[in-house]
Amino acid sequence: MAEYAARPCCLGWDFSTQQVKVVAVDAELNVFYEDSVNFDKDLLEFGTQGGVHVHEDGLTVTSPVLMWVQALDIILERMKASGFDFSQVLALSGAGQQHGSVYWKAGASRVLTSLSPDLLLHKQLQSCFSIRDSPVWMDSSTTVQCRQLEAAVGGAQALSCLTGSRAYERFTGNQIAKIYQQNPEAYAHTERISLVSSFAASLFLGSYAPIDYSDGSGMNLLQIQDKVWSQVCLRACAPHLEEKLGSPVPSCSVVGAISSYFVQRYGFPPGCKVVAFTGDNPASLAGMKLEEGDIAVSLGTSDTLFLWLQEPMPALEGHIFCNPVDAQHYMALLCFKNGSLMREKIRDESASCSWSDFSEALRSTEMGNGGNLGFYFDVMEITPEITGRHRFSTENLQVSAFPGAVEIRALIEGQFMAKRIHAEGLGYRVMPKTKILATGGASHNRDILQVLADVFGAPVYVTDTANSACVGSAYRAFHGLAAGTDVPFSEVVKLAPNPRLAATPTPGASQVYEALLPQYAKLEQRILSQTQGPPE
Ligand SMILES: O=C(CO)[C@@H](O)[C@H](O)CF
Repeated sequence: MAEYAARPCCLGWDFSTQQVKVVAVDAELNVFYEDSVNFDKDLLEFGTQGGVHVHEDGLTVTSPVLMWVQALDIILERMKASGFDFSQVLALSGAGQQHGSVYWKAGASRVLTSLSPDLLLHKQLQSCFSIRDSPVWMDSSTTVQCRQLEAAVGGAQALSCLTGSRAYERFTGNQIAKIYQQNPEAYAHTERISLVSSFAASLFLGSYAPIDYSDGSGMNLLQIQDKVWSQVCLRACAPHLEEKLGSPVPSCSVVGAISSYFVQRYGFPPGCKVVAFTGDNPASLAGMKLEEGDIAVSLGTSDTLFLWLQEPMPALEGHIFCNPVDAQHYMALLCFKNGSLMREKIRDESASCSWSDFSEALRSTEMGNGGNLGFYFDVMEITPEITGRHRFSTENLQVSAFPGAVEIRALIEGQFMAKRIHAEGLGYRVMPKTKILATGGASHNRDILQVLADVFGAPVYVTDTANSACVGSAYRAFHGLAAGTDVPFSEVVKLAPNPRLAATPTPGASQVYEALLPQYAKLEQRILSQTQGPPE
C-alpha cells in the first residue's frame, strides 16, 4: 500500500534536461509524494549523457523524444504499483526544458486521440514523430539562422523589442528554420510542432496542447506585448509555420480534461483538469512564489537571475518572457557564467581554500571596499561579453593585484553590482517591498548574502528550490482550478511554505552602493570598449 494517506491533490510535472519528475501537492500545499526517472540511469538504451546527445560537430545537441515518453510511462507505472490514488487528482500541470521542440508526424493526432489503455504510451507513439531526436536548449548549431532572422526583422535590437530576446541559437524559431532548411522532407511531414512543455501536456490531454505565452516567449517567434505570433518571424523561419504551432494561450489556461487513456489505465477522474504546461524557468518563478518587485538569484555554477518586471526594456542581453502567473506582467532571465567556479577560485587563491576564511575576509572589510573594484571573468562572461580579471583602485587606476581580503570583497561586490546594473538595464527596479530570493550553493554562506542585501538595499531570503519547477507546476494546477474566478496566483499559494529571512541591508548600505554602482558601470563599459575595440 502507499506510505501516505490519499487526499485531494494536484500533480506538478517537470520534463527537464536530465529527468522527468513529478510531485503531488495537497490542498494545504504540502508535497506528499515525489518520484523521478533519470534518463542516463533508468533508460540506458538511449545512451544519453546528462540526458542529451552531443553530436560530432560539438554544436548540435538533441534528446530522443521517445525517451521522454518512456520516462513518463515508468513513473506512472511506478505510481500505480505504489498504490498512488490517482482518483484524487483534481488537476495537473507541468514544465519542460525551455526552447526544445517536438515534431509530430502527419497522422499522429489520430494516434494521440485513440490511445489504447492496454498499452504503454511509448509503444503506441513509436511512429508519431517526424524528427526522433529533438533539438534542446544546449544546441548552438543555428548561428546562420539567427543572423537570417535578425536581418529579416531589422536587426538584433528590433528582434529583442519584438520577441523579448535577440536571436539565440537555442531559441526554437531558429531550430525550426534549421530543420526546414536541412531536412525539408521531415518538415513537410510534420503536422504539429510543440515545445517540450506543450508536448508533455499533449500526452496528458490526448490531443495537441497549445503553447503557453511564457514558454512561447523563448522561441524568437512570439510578440511579447501583443502575445501573438510575429508574422515576420514566422515567415523568416519556415513556411506554413503558424498552422503547425497552433495559437498560443495564457499560461494559466485550462487546456482541457485529461485523456480517457489516463482515466482507464490509471484511474484519474474524468474531470481532472490539464493546465497549460510552461517552461522550467517560468515554472520555477511560480514555485518560488516570486511577486512583483522580487528578484530570485540562483547562485550556482553560473548565476541566474529571475526578475519580475512590469515594464520590460528588451535589450541585447538577457531574455524577457511573458509572466507565467500574471498575464499583464513579464519575467526576465539573466545568466552570469562566472558564478561559483569563480568564487571557488578566489577562495583557493586568497582564503587558503577555506570558506570560513573567505567569510572572515568579507566581515573584516568595509562596504564599498575602500573604492576598490574588481571584474573577475576566468571564462568568457555572457553578461556582458568580457573575459579576464580587471582591478581598479579608488582613483579608477588599473592595478594588477589586491590584498587577499580586498580581492575577496571585490569579487563578491563586483558580482552583485553587475547583477543589479544589468537587471536595472532590463527594466527591473528595487521597490520598497522587494524581496531577494537566494538559492543555490552560495546561498548557504550568510556573509555572501549580507553583501547581496547591501548591494541591492533589500532583504535576502533563502528557500529550497530543488523541486521549484515541479512544485510551481502543481501550484499552477491549483490556480487553474480557480480559473475564471479571477483569484490571483498569490492568493492560491499563500499557504505554501515561505522563504526564510537570511540578511537585511546594513545601515548606510544604500549610500555606499548608490555612489559605487555608476562607477562600476562606467568601468565595465571601459573594459568592454578596450576588449571589443572601437565601435565600427
Ligand atoms: O535555456 C535556458 C533558459 O533560457 C535553460 O535554463 C533551459 O530552460 C534549461 F532547461
